Amino acid sequence: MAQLSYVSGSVGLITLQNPPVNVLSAATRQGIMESMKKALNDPKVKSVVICGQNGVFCAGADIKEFGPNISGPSIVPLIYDIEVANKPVVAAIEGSALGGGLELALTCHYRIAHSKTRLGLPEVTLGLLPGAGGTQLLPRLIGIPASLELITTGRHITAAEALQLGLVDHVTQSDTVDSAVKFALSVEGEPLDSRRISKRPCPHLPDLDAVFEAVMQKARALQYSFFAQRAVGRWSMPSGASWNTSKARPVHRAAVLGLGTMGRGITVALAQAGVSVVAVEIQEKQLNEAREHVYATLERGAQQSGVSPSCANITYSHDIQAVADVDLVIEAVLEDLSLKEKVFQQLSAICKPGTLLCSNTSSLDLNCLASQTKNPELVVGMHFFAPAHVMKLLEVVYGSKSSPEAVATAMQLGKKMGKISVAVGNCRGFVGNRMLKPYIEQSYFLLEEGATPELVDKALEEFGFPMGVFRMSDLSGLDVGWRVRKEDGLAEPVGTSGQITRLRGGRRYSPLGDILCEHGRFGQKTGLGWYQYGRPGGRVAKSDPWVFNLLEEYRARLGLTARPIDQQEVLERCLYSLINEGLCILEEGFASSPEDIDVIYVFGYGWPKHRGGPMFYASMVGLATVLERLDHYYRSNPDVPSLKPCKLLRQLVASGSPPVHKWKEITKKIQNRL
Ligand SMILES: CCCCCCC/C=C/C(=O)SCCNC(=O)CCNC(=O)[C@H](O)C(C)(C)COP(=O)(O)OP(=O)(O)OC[C@H]1O[C@@H](n2cnc3c(N)ncnc32)[C@H](O)[C@@H]1OP(=O)(O)O
Repeated sequence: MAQLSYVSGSVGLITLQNPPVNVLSAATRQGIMESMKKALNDPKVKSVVICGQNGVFCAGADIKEFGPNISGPSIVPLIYDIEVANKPVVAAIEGSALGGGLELALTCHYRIAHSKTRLGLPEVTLGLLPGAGGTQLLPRLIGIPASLELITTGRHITAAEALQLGLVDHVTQSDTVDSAVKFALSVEGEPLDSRRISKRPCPHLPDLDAVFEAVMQKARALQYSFFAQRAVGRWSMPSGASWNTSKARPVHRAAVLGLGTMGRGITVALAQAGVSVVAVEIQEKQLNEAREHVYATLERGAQQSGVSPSCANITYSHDIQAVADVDLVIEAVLEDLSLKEKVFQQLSAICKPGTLLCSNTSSLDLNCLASQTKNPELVVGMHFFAPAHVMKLLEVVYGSKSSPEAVATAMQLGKKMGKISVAVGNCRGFVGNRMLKPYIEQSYFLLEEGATPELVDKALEEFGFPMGVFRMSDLSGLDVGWRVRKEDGLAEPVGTSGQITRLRGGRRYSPLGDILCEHGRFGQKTGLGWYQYGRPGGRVAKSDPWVFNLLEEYRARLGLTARPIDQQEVLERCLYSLINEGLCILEEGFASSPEDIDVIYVFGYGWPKHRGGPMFYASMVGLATVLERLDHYYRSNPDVPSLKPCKLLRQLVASGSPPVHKWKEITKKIQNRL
């Protein structure tokens, strides 16, 4: 389980041999202990290298051994013996160094890592603490704030980040063991005291309380998020109807209409939930492609979870009449109002009485669709997020005539599909996309004023979003928003006159996104967007000098002078305008609670979970601060209405900024007055 060999004359090489990931089983611990003893007692050995077999250092303690009767040597004295060794011990880390594996590396005097290694202390994800020295050694090596973050999140980090933090001494792209052996030879005979991490003083931080408070805030945000996920199930509508007064109908058979990307994902999610599906697509070619795609996705999913695929539940048809006897239809045709209206007329005529008619629209007015049917009370929105079989969020949208029973049925079906469903009102963009609008708008204004896509994205990614706004737009396709802006009469071609106007209907408007689209830059799908991707469909974003030139020319034409913009301003303008829109939504009653908004943002829009969601974050920052900053930005940008603090924000601040769970009382008062 651990083998000692001799290399380069004086190096004792201890190789952990417990495939596949060299966990520290009793036999492995015994093996390390005996090999260390042998190496330290052998006068020919002047240094030791510890590595793992098959390109993996060590995935930590053997989780299967956890229990009341752990046998074999304890890990703590074992790692102590390594640290006090009087010959340099070098860890040659590749693959993974996790949990006890990283703790083993921390007791070595030097750490050499391959560039592709992942390191971390994931014990928290198993309900444990890094009990083999991690909590003591890591802060002494990389400081308290970074250690707290790694220990409390269990996050795996790359070798590059480990090097930056000082967790490893050197990163190599070549053979790790060779590099470690060479390194060991170079430090033979050198004093080791300074290399023993446990002997170092624990760093003193003047603001230790603030550091711990920040960690506690994260914990509070995660706990809030836990309860918020459950709270959204207790939905209510402005009419007073709610989850506990409305009964869902059973849905045994559902239809999906339109088998593009969304329709396919919804079909997969329904089949996986055990619902029998009629999948309808009028174009024969698209139908065949969809059938293969759905089959492959279900097969892959079944393999991963070790269950049999649910393909037998699905029948395919190119005839809309096939939906005649289903309990519920989810329409997922192109996002075009007149097309969807026609589809709803047809559905209303074809479906058996009582069939629920749902639309997967992300932006169109649900009431317009409902008005095309005989029974508008049976129409609701089921707004899935791509890929629909993966993304957890579902917005269930009620229109002015949707019945509580219809909402209850869609919510229940969402739950059955494993979604976190949130009931929201029918406003433009519903909750999620409506709040995205001012966020994206601000990011464009920041570019006009001197920022770059890189600067804006960096600020947002460091805040915790998996992708900044520009990388996200490139991924989802810039043409989608362009089409909507054209329909709204906002996007006007710049034309040969070169005339650019920044006002539309009295509000500031940035045509930058439209200009990119006019150049055929739709994002990843065309290989060019705010970044360049090498080829259509490419995924790796690289800075594009074309965009920098465009921004410079654009500013020059409009007489705008670029000024330095810092990350704080990016965050305040993008996030506070989004928060303000969320508060407007609450004020207008399109979301019934701040938890609804937070869950939508965490599960549908990549808002970092440890920051709770936009509403929770606002209360953490301080509502008075958010108000003051919005007031400040609105004063200098009076033509940007999304920066004007909404009534609810002012009211909340005037009421002493109560915690999120108390906002409802104030929201209700404002709604009653409206
Ligand atoms: C006895 C007293 C000791 C006290 C020590 C106290 C402090 C230490 C605590 C710990 O170390 S807790 C463990 C911390 N480590 C982890 O949580 C790592 C878990 N593993 C992974 O994240 C991944 O497996 C990996 C290492 C990143 C590799 O991923 P990959 O996708 O390549 O392979 P997998 O399919 O996930 O794993 C292969 C195989 O190995 C089994 N396995 C992985 N890790 C462990 C483990 N720590 N203990 C036991 N078994 C492990 C995994 O189940 C797979 O097995 P099979 O399913 O194929 O049988």
